Amino acid sequence: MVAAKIAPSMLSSDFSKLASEAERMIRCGADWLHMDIMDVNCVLMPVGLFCFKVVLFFFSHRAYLDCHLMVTNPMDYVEPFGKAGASGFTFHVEASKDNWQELIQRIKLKGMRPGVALKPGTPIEDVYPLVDGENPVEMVLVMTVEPGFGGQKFMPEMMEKVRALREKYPSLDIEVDGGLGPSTIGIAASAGANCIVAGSSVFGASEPTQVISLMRKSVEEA
Ligand SMILES: O=C(CO)[C@@H](O)[C@H](O)COP(=O)(O)O
Repeated sequence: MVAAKIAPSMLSSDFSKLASEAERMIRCGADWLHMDIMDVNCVLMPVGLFCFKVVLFFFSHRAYLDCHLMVTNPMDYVEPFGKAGASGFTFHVEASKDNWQELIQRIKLKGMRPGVALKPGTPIEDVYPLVDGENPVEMVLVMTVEPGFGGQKFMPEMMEKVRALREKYPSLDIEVDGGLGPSTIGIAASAGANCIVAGSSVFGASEPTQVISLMRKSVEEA
Protein backbone atom coordinates (compact mmCIF):
# COMPACT_ATOMS: atom_id res chain seq x y z
CA MET A 1 0.00 0.00 0.00
CA VAL A 2 1.24 3.50 -0.78
CA ALA A 3 1.38 6.06 2.04
CA ALA A 4 -0.56 9.31 2.00
CA LYS A 5 1.63 12.42 1.70
CA ILE A 6 -0.02 15.78 2.06
CA ALA A 7 2.09 18.62 0.68
CA PRO A 8 0.95 22.21 1.16
CA SER A 9 2.15 24.33 -1.76
CA MET A 10 4.27 27.19 -0.43
CA LEU A 11 3.29 29.22 -3.50
CA SER A 12 0.08 30.03 -1.61
CA SER A 13 1.85 31.02 1.61
CA ASP A 14 2.46 34.53 2.88
CA PHE A 15 5.92 35.22 1.42
CA SER A 16 6.61 37.87 4.03
CA LYS A 17 6.75 35.15 6.71
CA LEU A 18 7.93 32.01 4.98
CA ALA A 19 9.54 30.49 8.07
CA SER A 20 6.47 30.69 10.24
CA GLU A 21 4.23 29.59 7.35
CA ALA A 22 6.38 26.48 6.89
CA GLU A 23 6.34 25.76 10.60
CA ARG A 24 2.57 26.30 10.75
CA MET A 25 1.99 23.74 8.00
CA ILE A 26 4.19 21.18 9.72
CA ARG A 27 2.31 21.78 12.97
CA CYS A 28 -0.97 21.32 11.08
CA GLY A 29 0.13 17.85 9.96
CA ALA A 30 1.80 18.36 6.57
CA ASP A 31 4.09 15.53 5.45
CA TRP A 32 5.96 17.50 2.80
CA LEU A 33 6.34 21.14 1.79
CA HIS A 34 5.78 21.59 -1.92
CA MET A 35 8.04 24.17 -3.58
CA ASP A 36 7.30 25.43 -7.09
CA ILE A 37 10.35 26.60 -8.96
CA MET A 38 9.76 28.28 -12.29
CA ASP A 39 12.17 29.76 -14.76
CA VAL A 40 11.48 32.99 -16.59
CA ASN A 41 9.56 31.07 -19.25
CA CYS A 42 7.00 30.19 -16.59
CA VAL A 43 6.72 33.77 -15.42
CA LEU A 44 5.94 33.85 -11.72
CA MET A 45 9.25 33.55 -9.98
CA PRO A 46 12.51 33.81 -11.89
CA VAL A 47 14.91 31.15 -10.72
CA GLY A 48 18.08 32.57 -9.28
CA LEU A 49 19.93 32.85 -6.06
CA PHE A 50 16.65 33.65 -4.35
CA CYS A 51 15.20 30.19 -4.99
CA PHE A 52 18.26 28.35 -3.80
CA LYS A 53 18.25 30.43 -0.66
CA VAL A 54 14.60 29.64 -0.07
CA VAL A 55 15.28 25.91 -0.37
CA LEU A 56 18.18 26.19 2.02
CA PHE A 57 16.07 28.15 4.41
CA PHE A 58 13.37 25.52 4.54
CA PHE A 59 15.90 22.77 4.92
CA SER A 60 17.01 24.38 8.11
CA HIS A 61 13.51 23.49 9.32
CA ARG A 62 14.15 19.84 8.54
CA ALA A 63 11.10 19.38 6.36
CA TYR A 64 10.86 17.12 3.31
CA LEU A 65 11.17 19.58 0.44
CA ASP A 66 9.16 18.39 -2.53
CA CYS A 67 10.61 20.55 -5.33
CA HIS A 68 8.70 20.84 -8.59
CA LEU A 69 10.94 22.36 -11.24
CA MET A 70 8.99 24.00 -14.03
CA VAL A 71 12.12 24.87 -15.94
CA THR A 72 13.33 24.26 -19.47
CA ASN A 73 16.77 22.90 -18.50
CA PRO A 74 16.36 20.82 -15.33
CA MET A 75 19.91 19.48 -15.60
CA ASP A 76 21.22 22.97 -14.75
CA TYR A 77 19.44 22.84 -11.39
CA VAL A 78 20.48 19.43 -10.09
CA GLU A 79 23.77 20.52 -8.57
CA PRO A 80 22.53 23.72 -6.88
CA PHE A 81 19.31 22.15 -5.59
CA GLY A 82 21.19 19.14 -4.28
CA LYS A 83 23.56 21.46 -2.50
CA ALA A 84 20.74 23.62 -1.19
CA GLY A 85 18.99 20.68 0.47
CA ALA A 86 16.09 19.70 -1.79
CA SER A 87 14.59 16.28 -0.93
CA GLY A 88 12.57 15.51 -4.04
CA PHE A 89 13.51 16.83 -7.49
CA THR A 90 10.61 16.61 -9.93
CA PHE A 91 11.30 17.72 -13.49
CA HIS A 92 8.97 17.98 -16.48
CA VAL A 93 8.91 15.23 -19.07
CA GLU A 94 8.30 17.92 -21.69
CA ALA A 95 11.66 19.46 -20.80
CA SER A 96 13.78 16.34 -20.77
CA LYS A 97 13.00 14.27 -23.83
CA ASP A 98 16.59 13.41 -24.71
CA ASN A 99 18.60 13.22 -21.53
CA TRP A 100 16.28 11.86 -18.85
CA GLN A 101 18.40 8.83 -18.02
CA GLU A 102 21.42 10.93 -17.21
CA LEU A 103 19.22 13.44 -15.42
CA ILE A 104 17.70 10.80 -13.12
CA GLN A 105 21.12 9.37 -12.38
CA ARG A 106 22.48 12.78 -11.41
CA ILE A 107 19.48 13.55 -9.21
CA LYS A 108 20.04 10.29 -7.31
CA LEU A 109 23.76 10.91 -7.01
CA LYS A 110 22.96 14.22 -5.32
CA GLY A 111 20.85 12.36 -2.77
CA MET A 112 17.47 13.54 -4.05
CA ARG A 113 14.40 11.54 -4.99
CA PRO A 114 13.66 11.83 -8.72
CA GLY A 115 10.16 12.50 -9.96
CA VAL A 116 8.66 13.38 -13.31
CA ALA A 117 5.77 15.75 -13.92
CA LEU A 118 3.50 16.09 -16.91
CA LYS A 119 1.31 18.95 -18.07
CA PRO A 120 -2.40 18.44 -18.79
CA GLY A 121 -1.84 18.21 -22.55
CA THR A 122 0.85 15.53 -22.35
CA PRO A 123 -0.20 11.88 -22.74
CA ILE A 124 0.51 9.59 -19.82
CA GLU A 125 2.36 7.14 -22.09
CA ASP A 126 5.20 9.70 -22.29
CA VAL A 127 6.24 8.96 -18.69
CA TYR A 128 6.15 5.16 -18.88
CA PRO A 129 9.75 4.82 -20.12
CA LEU A 130 10.91 6.87 -17.14
CA VAL A 131 9.14 4.60 -14.66
CA ASP A 132 10.14 1.39 -16.42
CA GLY A 133 13.74 2.31 -17.12
CA GLU A 134 16.83 0.88 -15.46
CA ASN A 135 17.10 4.04 -13.41
CA PRO A 136 13.46 4.78 -12.68
CA VAL A 137 11.81 7.88 -11.26
CA GLU A 138 10.20 7.33 -7.86
CA MET A 139 7.19 9.58 -8.33
CA VAL A 140 4.96 10.81 -11.14
CA LEU A 141 3.29 14.20 -10.74
CA VAL A 142 0.11 14.53 -12.77
CA MET A 143 -0.68 18.24 -13.13
CA THR A 144 -4.39 18.84 -12.68
CA VAL A 145 -4.14 22.49 -13.81
CA GLU A 146 -1.85 24.25 -16.28
CA PRO A 147 1.34 24.92 -14.29
CA GLY A 148 1.96 28.49 -13.23
CA PHE A 149 -0.53 29.73 -10.67
CA GLY A 150 -2.35 28.67 -7.56
CA GLY A 151 -6.14 28.90 -7.25
CA GLN A 152 -7.05 27.35 -10.60
CA LYS A 153 -9.89 24.90 -11.23
CA PHE A 154 -9.16 21.17 -10.86
CA MET A 155 -9.35 19.25 -14.18
CA PRO A 156 -11.21 15.98 -13.42
CA GLU A 157 -10.37 14.58 -16.86
CA MET A 158 -6.77 14.16 -15.65
CA MET A 159 -7.96 11.33 -13.40
CA GLU A 160 -7.85 8.99 -16.37
CA LYS A 161 -4.07 9.39 -16.30
CA VAL A 162 -3.96 8.69 -12.56
CA ARG A 163 -6.10 5.56 -12.96
CA ALA A 164 -3.92 4.26 -15.80
CA LEU A 165 -0.77 4.83 -13.73
CA ARG A 166 -2.16 3.21 -10.59
CA GLU A 167 -3.28 0.16 -12.53
CA LYS A 168 0.15 -0.25 -14.10
CA TYR A 169 2.21 0.66 -10.99
CA PRO A 170 0.45 -0.34 -7.72
CA SER A 171 3.27 0.87 -5.45
CA LEU A 172 4.35 4.06 -7.26
CA ASP A 173 4.00 7.45 -5.58
CA ILE A 174 1.47 9.36 -7.69
CA GLU A 175 1.14 13.05 -6.96
CA VAL A 176 -1.57 15.43 -8.11
CA ASP A 177 -1.26 19.20 -8.09
CA GLY A 178 -3.74 21.94 -8.83
CA GLY A 179 -7.19 22.65 -7.46
CA LEU A 180 -7.03 19.98 -4.75
CA GLY A 181 -9.14 20.49 -1.64
CA PRO A 182 -12.10 19.01 0.25
CA SER A 183 -14.35 19.04 -2.82
CA THR A 184 -11.89 17.34 -5.20
CA ILE A 185 -9.85 15.02 -2.98
CA GLY A 186 -12.42 12.18 -3.24
CA ILE A 187 -12.12 11.82 -7.00
CA ALA A 188 -8.31 12.10 -6.90
CA ALA A 189 -7.90 9.59 -4.08
CA SER A 190 -10.25 7.05 -5.60
CA ALA A 191 -8.42 7.34 -8.93
CA GLY A 192 -5.24 6.31 -7.07
CA ALA A 193 -3.36 9.49 -6.16
CA ASN A 194 -1.53 9.30 -2.82
CA CYS A 195 0.61 12.47 -2.77
CA ILE A 196 -1.58 15.53 -2.63
CA VAL A 197 -0.34 19.06 -3.26
CA ALA A 198 -2.74 21.74 -2.06
CA GLY A 199 -2.19 25.48 -1.99
CA SER A 200 -5.20 27.73 -1.62
CA SER A 201 -7.44 25.13 0.05
CA VAL A 202 -4.94 24.71 2.89
CA PHE A 203 -3.48 28.20 3.25
CA GLY A 204 -6.91 29.78 2.79
CA ALA A 205 -8.58 27.59 5.42
CA SER A 206 -9.35 28.84 8.91
CA GLU A 207 -8.43 25.34 10.16
CA PRO A 208 -5.69 23.92 7.90
CA THR A 209 -5.32 20.94 10.25
CA GLN A 210 -8.83 19.81 9.39
CA VAL A 211 -8.28 20.16 5.65
CA ILE A 212 -5.00 18.23 5.82
CA SER A 213 -6.49 15.46 7.93
CA LEU A 214 -9.57 15.18 5.71
CA MET A 215 -7.35 14.78 2.64
CA ARG A 216 -5.18 12.21 4.40
CA LYS A 217 -8.27 10.23 5.41
CA SER A 218 -9.58 10.22 1.83
CA VAL A 219 -6.29 8.82 0.54
CA GLU A 220 -6.10 6.21 3.30
CA GLU A 221 -9.66 5.07 2.74
CA ALA A 222 -9.34 4.87 -1.05
O1 LIG B 1 2.30 24.13 -9.24
C1 LIG B 1 1.34 24.76 -8.92
C2 LIG B 1 0.80 25.73 -9.87
O2 LIG B 1 1.59 25.68 -11.00
C3 LIG B 1 0.68 24.47 -7.64
O3 LIG B 1 1.53 23.85 -6.70
C4 LIG B 1 -0.22 25.46 -7.03
O4 LIG B 1 0.44 26.26 -6.10
C5 LIG B 1 -1.35 24.74 -6.36
O5 LIG B 1 -2.24 25.65 -5.85
P1 LIG B 1 -3.79 25.35 -5.67
O6 LIG B 1 -4.33 25.00 -7.04
O7 LIG B 1 -3.88 24.19 -4.74
O8 LIG B 1 -4.32 26.61 -5.12
